[in-house]
Amino acid sequence: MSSYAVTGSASGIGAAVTRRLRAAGHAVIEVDLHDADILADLGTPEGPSAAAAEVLERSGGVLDGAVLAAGIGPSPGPDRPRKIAQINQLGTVQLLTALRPALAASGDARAVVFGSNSASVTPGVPRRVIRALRAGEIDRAVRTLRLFGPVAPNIAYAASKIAVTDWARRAAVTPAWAGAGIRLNVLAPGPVRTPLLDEELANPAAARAFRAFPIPVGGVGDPGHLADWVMMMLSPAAAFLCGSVVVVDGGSEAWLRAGEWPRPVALRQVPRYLLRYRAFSRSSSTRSP
Ligand SMILES: NC(=O)c1ccc[n+]([C@@H]2O[C@H](COP(=O)([O-])OP(=O)(O)OC[C@H]3O[C@@H](n4cnc5c(N)ncnc54)[C@H](O)[C@@H]3O)[C@@H](O)[C@H]2O)c1
Repeated sequence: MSSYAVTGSASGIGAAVTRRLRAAGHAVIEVDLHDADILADLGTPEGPSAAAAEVLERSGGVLDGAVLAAGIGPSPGPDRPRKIAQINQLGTVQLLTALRPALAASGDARAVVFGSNSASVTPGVPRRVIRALRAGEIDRAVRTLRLFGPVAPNIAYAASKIAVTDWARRAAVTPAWAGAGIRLNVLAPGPVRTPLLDEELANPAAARAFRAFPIPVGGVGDPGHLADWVMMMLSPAAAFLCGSVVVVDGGSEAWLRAGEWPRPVALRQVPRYLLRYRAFSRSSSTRSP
């Protein structure tokens, strides 16, 4: 029996993951605003550290995995961009960082952070917002987001997912994570039928935009589909998965972004790339593993 912490366990994908883990005989410590072992608001400055302290106590300081599924969507609402950034990015990073020693204590642990395909398919997310979020300067990010008027929550949502994905990829490859036997990866769902999506589509403008959104497989996902991928990312099969973004979205991202990955270069740019490659090879040969 292994021991896991799951945030956002009361609903949608987090609830489906919790059910899968319990059915497989594992111990799960649930963290959510409601209906959970640990009640915590991960969108407040003190919420993540208080929740982490309780998880550490209940787990005895050793965790085999953590699934960070708590999040809110881009629905309209007062101060929504700030809440989106606080919960989806800052709260997630703070909680997972505080749980790192318990994951390291297991010696072979997994962490799954929830991104979104919104991070790669939303046009017009300003670099200035991402930089501010990365630096933890929410006020600065929110000031810029105000320029976007009614779509500010959408831009904030994409920005929060870009920032949390960026953090996870950078952290995943460091000695503190990869070197401590923790495989940290990002799951990036497309539209999945959960209360988060229902709330978003209750907004007529969002529902209109959604009707034009391509989902090549023909419909939205089910929380169980995503839970299956989380189970894979928690399994021994993920021993060689590190800092990856696993996009599970029915083909939307491929439809919108095909041809952009890997980014091809024009022939005249090759000399510049050779120079960079040589510099990279030199620096990697002096870098410790
Ligand atoms: N459903 C989708 O279409 C979709 C698409 C892409 C990414 N995602 C991401 O998947 C994850 C799971 O979303 P879901 O669709 O299952 O949503 P959901 O609304 O069904 O579940 C989210 C859970 O997070 C909890 N939560 C929200 N704010 C919290 C807070 N401040 N503190 C603690 N818990 C809080 C909620 O109470 C809820 O139980 C989220 O990170 C979401 O951004 C969802």
